Amino acid sequence: VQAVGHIPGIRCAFGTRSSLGLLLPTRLNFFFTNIGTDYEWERLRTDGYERDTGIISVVPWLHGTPTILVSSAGTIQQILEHSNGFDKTSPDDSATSYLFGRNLVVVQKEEWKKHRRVLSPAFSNNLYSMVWKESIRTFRDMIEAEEWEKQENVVIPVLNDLISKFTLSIIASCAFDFRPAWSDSFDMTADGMNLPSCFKVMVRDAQVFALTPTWAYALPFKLLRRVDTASRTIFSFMRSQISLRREKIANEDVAGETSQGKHTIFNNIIRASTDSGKFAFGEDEVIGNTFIMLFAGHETTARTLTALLALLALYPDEQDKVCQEIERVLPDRRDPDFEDYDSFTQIRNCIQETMRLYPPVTMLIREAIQDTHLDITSYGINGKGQSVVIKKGSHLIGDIVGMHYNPNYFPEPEAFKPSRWDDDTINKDAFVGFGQGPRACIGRKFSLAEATCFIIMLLRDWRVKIDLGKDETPQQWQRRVMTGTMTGPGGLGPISVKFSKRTRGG
Ligand code: HEM
Repeated sequence: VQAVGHIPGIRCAFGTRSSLGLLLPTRLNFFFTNIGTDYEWERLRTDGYERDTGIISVVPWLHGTPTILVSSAGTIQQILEHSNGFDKTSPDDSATSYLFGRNLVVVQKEEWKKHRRVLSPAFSNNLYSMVWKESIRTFRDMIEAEEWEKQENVVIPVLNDLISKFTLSIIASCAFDFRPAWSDSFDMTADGMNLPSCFKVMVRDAQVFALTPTWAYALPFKLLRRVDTASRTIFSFMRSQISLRREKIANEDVAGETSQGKHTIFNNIIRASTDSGKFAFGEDEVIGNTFIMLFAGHETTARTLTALLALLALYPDEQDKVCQEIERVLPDRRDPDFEDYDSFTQIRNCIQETMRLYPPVTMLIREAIQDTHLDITSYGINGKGQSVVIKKGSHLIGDIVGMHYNPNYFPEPEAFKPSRWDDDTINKDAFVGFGQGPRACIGRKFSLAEATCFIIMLLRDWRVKIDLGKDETPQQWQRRVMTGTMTGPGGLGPISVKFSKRTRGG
């Protein structure tokens, strides 16, 4: 309790990231074992949030690390900006670095600077323009392969799968120059599982994947075996792509061609492995970063697009506004250019509002790397601002769900209201869907360009609808199908939709 500055909160047997605790049910009779992976959502749906303080502690008495959960904008900002006091938790405890290798998302301090320096030159307007073009090309390929043009109505039984395949294609082509035809379905992978289904396992069990420490993979649990098999298949796919790219770069160099100057994500990763000096990547880092770009670069965008289409189907007035914007910016119904991106403010508001309601990443996890003062000013314990000392080694979790549903920041937090983002008085810092501070998302613009372009291409020609259950209201459907929690298929769906061909103004 002292380690978390005596901040009041929950006392249970296991800590928030204790895998022993997560393997047990959250409650055994009246015995509170651990808070569980869906704590934020459950709390929100049952008691409402701890809005008076915006901060609580979770202190385990049997196993785990004392942790504080923060859902106050001012306090989260301090944690995310204060890189001398708080950093990511040790990469040695991370399943991504155990299964695949050290990568930009998990590394700390100087090591992080090296990874960021290698990768960030690739995130430029050249890349976003390529994302835009590839989104149009892949969309057309999809329409043709799925034979949508011949139909007036298209039923998609599991929208989540269609969108994940789309976003995986985009990251594969834009980051890795790997362009399978839509009809190929990435079937070329080993071990009887194709790439999208392996990623599906990793996504469905993302919380396990993120929270399980390395040693636990030796335990005889089916769930961990499944994650292990999926990760091995992805691993062999990446290995083959890496050796192909190495050959290509070597041949281009021999032929005196110019890929050296070409900052693409994959080129930068591979080139760092042939460099010497302090910015060189080891093999472990090549694999780790290849994986994290494939994984973080597609699933988060897929979740956002899936939720957005479901919300636009549930709120037809909002869908109308998006269609009107598309007609206004593209009166001749031409394909959009990347230069048009800034004109689609309605679509961007819709994306932001979707990410507020269904944030693909729900926790921003940090560790106190030394005893550090934390000012709890925004609400303050007992209504007063106050400073507490967080002891070295304690964990801090920026609780994105708690922030995004806090009515002090977002009035009527459960409502889908894209227009709130036009209001200049809103506290925009309370939106942390892409993180904040030096470790904020490097792929933000990548995913916004991709999602915007996909929505324009789709809603220019199609209207999206969902089938409600018998006597079900749209809000009841939303609560039933879009729980947001990590259990089930990632808290969204499976979502079944119907696309109907649009006439102009329809
Ligand atoms: C809607 C889509 C996306 C969401 C919601 C999202 C969310 C986030 C969040 C919340 C963080 C900060 C994590 C933290 O502070 O602990 C982050 C970091 C990161 N994201 Fe994204 N992301 C998205 C798309 C992408 C894409 C498309 C890529 C790559 C192409 C990507 C790559 C990364 C990387 C590498 C980091 C670590 C950055 C660093 O630590 O320097 N993300 N993302």
